[in-house]
Amino acid sequence: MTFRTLDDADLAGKRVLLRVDLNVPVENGRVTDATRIERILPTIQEIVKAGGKVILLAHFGRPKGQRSDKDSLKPIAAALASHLGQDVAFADDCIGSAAADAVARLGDGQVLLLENTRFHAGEEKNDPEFVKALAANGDVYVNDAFSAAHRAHASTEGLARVLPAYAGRTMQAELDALTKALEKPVHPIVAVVGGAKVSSKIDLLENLVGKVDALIIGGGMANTFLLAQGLAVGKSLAEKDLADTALRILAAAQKSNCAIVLPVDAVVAKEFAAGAPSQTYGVDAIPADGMILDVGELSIDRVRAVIDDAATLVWNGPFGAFEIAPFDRGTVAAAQHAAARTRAGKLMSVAGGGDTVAALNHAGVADDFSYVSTAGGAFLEWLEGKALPGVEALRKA
Ligand SMILES: Nc1ncnc2c1ncn2[C@@H]1O[C@H](COP(=O)(O)OP(=O)(O)OP(=O)(O)O)[C@@H](O)[C@H]1O
Ligand SMILES: O=C(O)[C@H](O)COP(=O)(O)O
Repeated sequence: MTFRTLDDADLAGKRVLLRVDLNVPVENGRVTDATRIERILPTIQEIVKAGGKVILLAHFGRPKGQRSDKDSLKPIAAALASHLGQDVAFADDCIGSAAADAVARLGDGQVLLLENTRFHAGEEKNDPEFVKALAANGDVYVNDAFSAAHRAHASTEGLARVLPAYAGRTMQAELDALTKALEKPVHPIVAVVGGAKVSSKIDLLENLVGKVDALIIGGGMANTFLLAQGLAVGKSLAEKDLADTALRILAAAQKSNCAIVLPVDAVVAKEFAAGAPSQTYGVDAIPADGMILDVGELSIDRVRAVIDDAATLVWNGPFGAFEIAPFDRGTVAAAQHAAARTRAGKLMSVAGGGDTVAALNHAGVADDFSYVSTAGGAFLEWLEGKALPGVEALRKA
């Protein structure tokens, strides 16, 4: 590990500014998915046990420097306390006297959550004055928010430049899994890239074809590739104007000896609706009034075979409109196959992305993958080969 971790930190009696990602889904004041909360518990508990004072910094939503009740972290403090089994104090500002007073009241081994860092414009600007104001409440800085590490903000990057800085355990686990998967992978390495649109994942596809042995393209984005190859895709989601981009990616893949796996058959319906009548067609025979909503059985078999040959799998994006049955079949079948290979010790599998994690949960196999990242944008940027500012700031000199 080339990053400073908690193993290198002296925590006893220290005020530890711990950056976490509490940007969790909330409906009617209740947290509906606590995965991100659960992931940060080990780091909090380790600092508590070491006798540090835990001062949590986090953002919530995108309030753009404006204070609002809607984006307050206050309800999250209660949710965190119940998962932690320990009181979590709350201060209604992350800088100034409200924060300083709450920190002064904090005993060793106690936990405090400071209000949304994005209530201050200085957060997203990584303003040195704001960094200084945050740093005033800490002796050391720990970053456990990999999923926010693609942002060069005061609490994700700036603080690491002014305080002794360490990766928390979740950050460490993410870096470890992603390094194994893409930087020092065991070949053959296979990537699955699915989801809605090529336009949101061009950089990702371009980076992957240079690194992986096979790239399986699924979801709506496969349609654009089919279209680029001269096939008709009816009313399917596809980006005509990206045909040249798709062809460029195919050419780059050929040059790098990366096999591109596209669907050979597809499940087609006339409307995007649960239970819509559907039929499977070869990709050279998609009806003009039809919409491709999933991959067909032959394609699923090919995907299984490619996964069988892999030692490493990285996955972002579903194979079809998995939220509506029966168009979840391809995604569920591929996920279950990858999970079974992983359980058998034959595959190292890493998945990430908001919808991807939802799809793996839907398939009932999220716990069977070697690692499931809670990151959306940060996971994609890592796969794109971009340096993440929050991670770079933690590297050992
Ligand atoms: N053939 C298709 N036609 C239309 N939509 C599709 C098709 N295949 C997949 N999708 C949609 O793509 C969406 C997921 O794509 P997205 O690229 O957002 O995935 P992700 O990267 O895992 O998620 P996130 O962007 O939240 O991190 C799903 O809502 C799914 O319904
Ligand atoms: O939810 C996320 O992916 C992270 O918390 C980052 O949030 P952001 O996209 O608003 O920076």
